Amino acid sequence: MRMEIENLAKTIKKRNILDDVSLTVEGIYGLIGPNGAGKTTLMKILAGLQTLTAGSIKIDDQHYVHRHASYITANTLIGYLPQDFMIYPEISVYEVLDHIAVLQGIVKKSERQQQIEEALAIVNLSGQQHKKMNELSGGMRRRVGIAQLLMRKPSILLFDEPTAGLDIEERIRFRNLLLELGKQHTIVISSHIVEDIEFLCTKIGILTQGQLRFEGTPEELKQRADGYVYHMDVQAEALSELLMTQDVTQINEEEQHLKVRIFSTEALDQPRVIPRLMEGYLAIVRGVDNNGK
Ligand SMILES: Nc1ncnc2c1ncn2[C@@H]1O[C@H](COP(=O)(O)OP(=O)(O)OP(=O)(O)O)[C@@H](O)[C@H]1O
Repeated sequence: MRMEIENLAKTIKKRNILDDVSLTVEGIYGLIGPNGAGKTTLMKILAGLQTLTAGSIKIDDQHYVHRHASYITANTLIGYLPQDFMIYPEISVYEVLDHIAVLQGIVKKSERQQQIEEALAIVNLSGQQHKKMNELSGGMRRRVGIAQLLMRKPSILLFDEPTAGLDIEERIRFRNLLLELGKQHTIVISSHIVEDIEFLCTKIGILTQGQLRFEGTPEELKQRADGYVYHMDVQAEALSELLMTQDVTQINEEEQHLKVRIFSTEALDQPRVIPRLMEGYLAIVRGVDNNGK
C-alpha cells in the first residue's frame, strides 16, 4: 500500500509547523529529524488525529483532502502508535486487549480470544498476557500497543519514536519485529536517531524545521556524503582534541590506537571511505550534501 502526501502544510498560532511537505510512503519508511522538526505532527495528521492546513493525502490512488479528521475515522487502514503507549495500568495485558476488542465490536468471546492470541504471538508476548500493564517494561508496553493495532488489521502502521528509551536488547527485538511486520504492512517509523533505522528502512525522509530536506533510499542518502568521509588513525591521547575540531562519526578501538571516521567538507590528507547513513544525514542537515554528484 502506498501513501502519497502532497504539499502538506500545518500552521499553529501563525507558525508553520509543516511547510509544503510532499513525500511518498511505501515499504518501511524512516522519518528522521531532530527534536521539534514536526515528525509527531506529521504522524498525527496521517493518523487523522490532527487536521491539516493545506495539502492532500492519497492512499493507493484514492484521494483525501482532510481538513477534517473524518478521513481516518471513516476507514481502518491506518494504525498509529504514540510515543508511549500506556492505558489501564492496573489491569492485565489480556484484559486490555479484550476490552479493546469489545470496543471494536467483536461480540463473540471465542473470536476475541483467538484474535488476542494471534496478536500476542506476533509481538512475542504470549507468555506475558497475565501481567498488569504497569508491570511491563517500556518495550513490552509498546508491543502491547502494536498488538491492539494489529487486531484492527490495518494496512499502514505509524510508529512515533518507537525505540526511544528502550534498552539495547529491546531495541534489537523491536527491530526484528518491525522487519517481520514490514512483510505484511506499510510502516512509517519516526526517530531522531539515524542508527535506529539503519538496516531497517527501505526509504528515508529527512524533516528539519517543518520541511522535507531529503527523500530517497538508504543508498541515495549515503551518497549525499560521498567524498566527505575519512578514516584516520589516532592515538588515544589525541582524541579529545580531534573531537573538538572535527565531526567524528565513529570511533573503533584497535590494538595500539583508535580508528576514527570523520565527516568533513574540507579536504583532509587522509583516505576517503564509503559513507554510512549517519554521514549522509549530516550532509543533509548541514546543507552541504553533494546532491549525488
Ligand atoms: N499544539 C501546538 N501548539 C504550539 N506549538 C506546537 C503544537 N504542536 C506542536 N508544536 C510545535 O511544533 C514543532 C514540531 O513539533 P513535533 O512534536 O511535531 O516535533 P517532533 O519532530 O515530533 O519532535 P519531538 O521528537 O521533540 O516530539 C515544535 O516546535 C512544537 O513546539
